[in-house]
Amino acid sequence: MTTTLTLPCPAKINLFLRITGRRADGYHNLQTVFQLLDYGDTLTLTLRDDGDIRLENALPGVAHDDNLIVRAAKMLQEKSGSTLGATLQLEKRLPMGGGIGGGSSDAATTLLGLNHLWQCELPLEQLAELGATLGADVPVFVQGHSAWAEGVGEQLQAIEIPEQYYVVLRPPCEIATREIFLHEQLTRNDPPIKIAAFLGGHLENSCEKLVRKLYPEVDKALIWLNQFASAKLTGTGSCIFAGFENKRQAEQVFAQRPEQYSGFVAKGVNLSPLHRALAIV
Ligand SMILES: C[C@@](CO)(OP(=O)(O)O)[C@H](O)COP(=O)(O)OP(=O)(O)OC[C@H]1O[C@@H](n2ccc(N)nc2=O)[C@H](O)[C@@H]1O
Ligand SMILES: Nc1ncnc2c1ncn2[C@@H]1O[C@H](COP(=O)(O)OP(=O)(O)O)[C@@H](O)[C@H]1O
Repeated sequence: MTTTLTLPCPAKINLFLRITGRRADGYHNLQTVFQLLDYGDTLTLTLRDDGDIRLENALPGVAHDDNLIVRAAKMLQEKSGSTLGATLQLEKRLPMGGGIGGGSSDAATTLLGLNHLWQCELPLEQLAELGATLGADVPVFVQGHSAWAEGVGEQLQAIEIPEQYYVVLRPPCEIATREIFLHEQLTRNDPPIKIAAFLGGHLENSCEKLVRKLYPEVDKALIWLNQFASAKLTGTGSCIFAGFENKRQAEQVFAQRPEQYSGFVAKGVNLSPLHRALAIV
């Protein structure tokens, strides 16, 4: 019986983001394409038979019980009725509040990893539904495929995207998703498009104009990266990205970045590294 698993928690970028309306509960309807990346956090999950859920490394500013990893584990325990517990160790690489889905991906890896360790055998669809209550980005990480998404991001259609290398830069600021969605100047009436428009053309992120205005650091970083390739904001920011045909080109651009930008180079992948590791295809 497996008692320990070490699994990836990949990042995502939004290749574009349109906001097509606002629901009665205040959430926004979106159209986006989630591109999964081969770079992210790493989570080690070890079985405990005393039922405790213990995350060993705290994240700055996040209380133990508020961490999405702990919340996901407790939720699965409750839904599955399992009496088992887990010790969790997180190696955090993804910047927080960057629009690259780190917290959501950590939660998805927790759900899939514990589903396996505890032998709950819940199907991916049910784990995605559970995950959606933790964060709008959790379902795509549970389903494990780059996808066209609608609704609040839970209506997913797996798609194949030509694999490119991305430079992802993190300007020196953190942006709360909530702040952008609550802002009165956010564009909320993008006409809905069909998937063919994405496959055939160049689409924008509807949060970008507002984020550039509110966060001049993001504006500056976009101007810098745009010298090399078309650069965009991911999610509600603060990270930005640009795609390149090969790894060498991406690494050359990344190496020239001004020192105030952290970030990474990653390959866009259609199948999640998590699903590859668990051999769920
Ligand atoms: C818009 C995206 C695109 O990937 O942005 P990023 O967070 O990745 O930047 C995500 O769907 C975000 O997902 P996530 O970060 O999990 O958001 P949540 O925690 O569910 O929501 C945070 C807050 O943002 C607002 N919110 C979020 C998603 C949405 N479709 N409409 C909203 O209005 C709500 O006010 C909510 O309270
Ligand atoms: N495991 C986790 N990793 C990152 N953030 C977490 C985690 N658990 C809770 N959070 C909270 O969720 C917020 C959003 O985190 P994150 O997913 O990194 O950003 P984004 O939604 O912009 O991609 C963080 O600022 C933090 O307060």
